[in-house]
Amino acid sequence: MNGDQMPVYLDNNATTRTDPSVVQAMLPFFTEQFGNASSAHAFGGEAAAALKQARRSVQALLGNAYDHEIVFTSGGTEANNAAILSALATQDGRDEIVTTSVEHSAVLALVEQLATRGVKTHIIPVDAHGWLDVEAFRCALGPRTAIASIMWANNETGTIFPVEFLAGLAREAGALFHTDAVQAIGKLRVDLRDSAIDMLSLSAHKLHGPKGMGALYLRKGTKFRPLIWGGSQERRRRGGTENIPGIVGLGRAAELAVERLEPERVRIGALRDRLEQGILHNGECLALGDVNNRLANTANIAFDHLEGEAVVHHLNRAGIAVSLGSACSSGSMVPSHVLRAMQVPAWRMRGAVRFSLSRETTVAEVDEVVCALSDIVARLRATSRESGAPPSYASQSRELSW
Ligand SMILES: Cc1ncc(COP(=O)(O)O)c(C=O)c1O
Ligand code: FES
Repeated sequence: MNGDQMPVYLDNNATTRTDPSVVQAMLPFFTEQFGNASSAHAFGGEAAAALKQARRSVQALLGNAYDHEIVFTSGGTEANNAAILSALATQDGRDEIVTTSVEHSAVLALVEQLATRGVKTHIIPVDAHGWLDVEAFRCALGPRTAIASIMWANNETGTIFPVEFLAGLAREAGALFHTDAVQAIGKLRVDLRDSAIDMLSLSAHKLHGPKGMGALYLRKGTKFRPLIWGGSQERRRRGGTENIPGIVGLGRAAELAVERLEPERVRIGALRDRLEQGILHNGECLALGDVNNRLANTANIAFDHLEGEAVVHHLNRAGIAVSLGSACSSGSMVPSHVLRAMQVPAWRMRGAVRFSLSRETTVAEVDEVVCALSDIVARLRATSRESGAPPSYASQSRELSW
């Protein structure tokens, strides 16, 4: 990091900073109010009351769902697993899954695993903008479909899928509809009251809440088979003593999201556009995904002839945190399955970097990133040209002379 400069965090699709007021709300539940919500004494009563309050806050975030429609989980991954496995176990005579090629690994890895056990899976492709092939989705639905699981917004490109419409198609086919809304919740207004969505996954750490905490929305009347068997917590839908501090943290994060979503969406969108235009202004780069239909906080930019890894590395040295494609696959050097599904050519994919903003991002930070990046990109390009060698991470990650 440069001297006394404050770090800039633009990797909010990987995780967000826990809001200080969320931390404050959680703290007493580690100390004085440490009770088990199932206990009959006063300590238990306090925990049970906090649990109820947090559930109400999550309901409000989903457009006033009913309280028994929310099942607290250990995060988005567990909620996705619970939804899909439950549908396969409860939908009599239906044993097929429909999903997309750009889901998070929290869906795709499970679906791949199920495929090895003989479950028929239909993986719907996307086009070059990341837009779903709706006709292929419609055709894949049939009398054997147990569940369609389609993400609301993509973590790498921010592309938004028309889940309400797709849920309607699934319902017509008699299948359950689940959406991984981990990236959408807190960024898009969601109202499930008149929707055909049967199940929805959310994760607290993507909306300034704690990690290891999430929820599954389960429409009233939807048959459910638990993933985690144990005690009678969560109306017997998720065994195990409730993580009261985490649940309280999610509840507070949900309240903040409801308050701040609308004004922040506009402000963040303007900042993202300022960032993107500032970067694109230097030329030889391209914004990936459907730029007219994406989350307001996300920009995925491919730098021609550069290694994304090198750009991320040099930005990190300048105190700026961004990521290469998805945080899940960065480090593994495996090309992003999302960009591959969008048929982004391999040479372009190598230069892709994801910038994701949050309500904490400021104009000064965005301007600092644009400035640092134009320097880094110019120097990396000059180095590549001098060496005449094809770009590689090894050559581009060396010290740049400043
Ligand atoms: C779209 C999407 N789904 C699921 C997850 C997993 O959520 P969690 O980290 O809470 O398990 C993530 C985050 O990594 C995500 O971006
Ligand atoms: S964006 Fe999730 S850990 Fe990957």
